[in-house]
Amino acid sequence: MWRRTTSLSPLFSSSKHSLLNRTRAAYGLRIWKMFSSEIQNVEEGGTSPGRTTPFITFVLGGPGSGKGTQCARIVENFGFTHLSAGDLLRQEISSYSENGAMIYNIIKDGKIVPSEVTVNLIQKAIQSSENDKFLIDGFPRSEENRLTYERIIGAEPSIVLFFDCPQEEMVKRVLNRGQGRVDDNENIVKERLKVFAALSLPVVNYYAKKGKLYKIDGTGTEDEIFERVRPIFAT
Ligand SMILES: Nc1ncnc2c1ncn2[C@@H]1O[C@H](COP(=O)(O)OP(=O)(O)O)[C@@H](O)[C@H]1O
Ligand SMILES: Nc1ccn([C@@H]2O[C@H](COP(=O)(O)OP(=O)(O)O)[C@@H](O)[C@H]2O)c(=O)n1
Ligand SMILES: [Mg+2]
Repeated sequence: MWRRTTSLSPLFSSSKHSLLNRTRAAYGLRIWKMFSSEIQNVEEGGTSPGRTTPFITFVLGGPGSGKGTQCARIVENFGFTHLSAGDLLRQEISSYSENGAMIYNIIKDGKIVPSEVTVNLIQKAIQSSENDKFLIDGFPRSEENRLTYERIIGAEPSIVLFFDCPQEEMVKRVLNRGQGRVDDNENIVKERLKVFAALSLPVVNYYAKKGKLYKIDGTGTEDEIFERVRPIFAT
């Protein structure tokens, strides 16, 4: 049911072109048209001419599964723009925006922020980027997140990565993260793991059924994990 990096589909493994180009070719202008018309509605000024079909990768996995770490490696090696939903929400808190206090209260309890708030932040970040390759990390974290993204932005992700990691390992990593995050403590990590199992795993299953999911073993060193990720993006 899962796609694995070791068993890329023949369509993907036989071509000399990168997955990025192959997927763009497969989805072609259809997605970009949907995507750009949504952006036009919001900007009222249209999209910049000459932009190509965006390649959107959702990056899923429990807290501490290594999403952010591997996204940094993908950015370095393949030129993606990394949009972490959690970072975008934390920026709202630290900039004392209108929704900052509400977001803080939800994050500190390990719950999920109302989808429209998160999707609007993602949409703004995509619009303000010149890039056409995005890693959207920690999103969608629920079916409601996913449906709201589809309603507001409209474009399907090209592929979805899922870092699969045992709970004990995720807990250990989160408690050693050392970034001073309000939600990186034993009680809240337990709550986040529950939220992940109840609300996020259904999203993982949804993309598995659609044939878009790459399940990656999230154990081992950062280098070992990246060598599992690399073939997904490399030529
Ligand atoms: N393979 C790994 N082995 C050990 N520690 C790791 C590994 N990958 C990431 N980490 C560390 O674990 C913590 C959580 O990683 P992070 O990338 O922030 O995960 P996520 O974004 O999924 O919550 C960070 O402190 C990171 O440096
Ligand atoms: N799509 C999202 C992503 C994050 N969040 C909130 O932000 C918190 C931190 O998300 P994160 O992606 O930075 O967390 P990690 O998985 O990286 O540990 C989550 O526990 C949620 O409270 C959310 O509500 N909706
Ligand atoms: Mg993260």
